[in-house]
Amino acid sequence: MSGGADTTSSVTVIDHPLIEHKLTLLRMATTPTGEFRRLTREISLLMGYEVLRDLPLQPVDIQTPLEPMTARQVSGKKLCFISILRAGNGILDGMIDLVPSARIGHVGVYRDPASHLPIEYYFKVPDDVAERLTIVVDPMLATGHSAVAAITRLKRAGARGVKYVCLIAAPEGVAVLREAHPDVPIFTAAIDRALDENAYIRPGLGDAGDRLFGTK
Ligand SMILES: O=P(O)(O)OC[C@H]1O[C@H](OP(=O)(O)OP(=O)(O)O)[C@H](O)[C@@H]1O
Ligand SMILES: O=c1cc[nH]c(=O)[nH]1
Ligand SMILES: [Mg+2]
Repeated sequence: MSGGADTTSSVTVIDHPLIEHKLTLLRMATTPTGEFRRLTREISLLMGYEVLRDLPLQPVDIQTPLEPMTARQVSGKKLCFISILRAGNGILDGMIDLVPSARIGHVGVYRDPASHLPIEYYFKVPDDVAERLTIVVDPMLATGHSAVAAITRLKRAGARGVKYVCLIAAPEGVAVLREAHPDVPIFTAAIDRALDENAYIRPGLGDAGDRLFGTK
């Protein structure tokens, strides 16, 4: 893929050299928790720049030191970030750095270790989610079932303009998400080789939640 973003389908691999460099550090087994969190936030910020490229602007009358003008600014009221807990919170931090006034929602989903199927345990999103551009964030798209379940639930709550952002995707997860929600563009920093027998992404980075929060 050449520089910038390849948008030939609804899957965009954001392949900027800084993102790839930081992702390499993130993948390393020796990267400690604090550094892992910091890198996740930095990568998210860089990815957000591309993901939010078509964010609507609204006019605002301002005064420069020399004269009045009508400039344009982002309205945080039009945007909603949804974190798929827990690991999504690592990406959320970077996105909030970019748009501090955005509204935030949380969908709690974890993978059952045996079946790998998603179990929902929490759901709280802005009442007016239907009127917002909704950016769903989660570092890992493995089987794709967590993302599909979260987005299905969001649509049931009214969400319409949904985008999905992850750091690493498995080809299997991309296929499952595209099949279930063809209207949802996927943004990722990398598409890895495949899933292993435990439905972990290979080569991947391990368990994103455990590495972000130091729980193992
Ligand atoms: O595509 P899938 O096969 O559904 O797997 C991806 C999910 O697995 C991880 O969450 P996990 O279940 O480990 O929960 P956690 O964030 O609380 O650690 C990850 O953050 C995704 O939500
Ligand atoms: O590789 C994987 C797959 C699911 N969840 C993770 O955190 N990592
Ligand atoms: Mg986990």
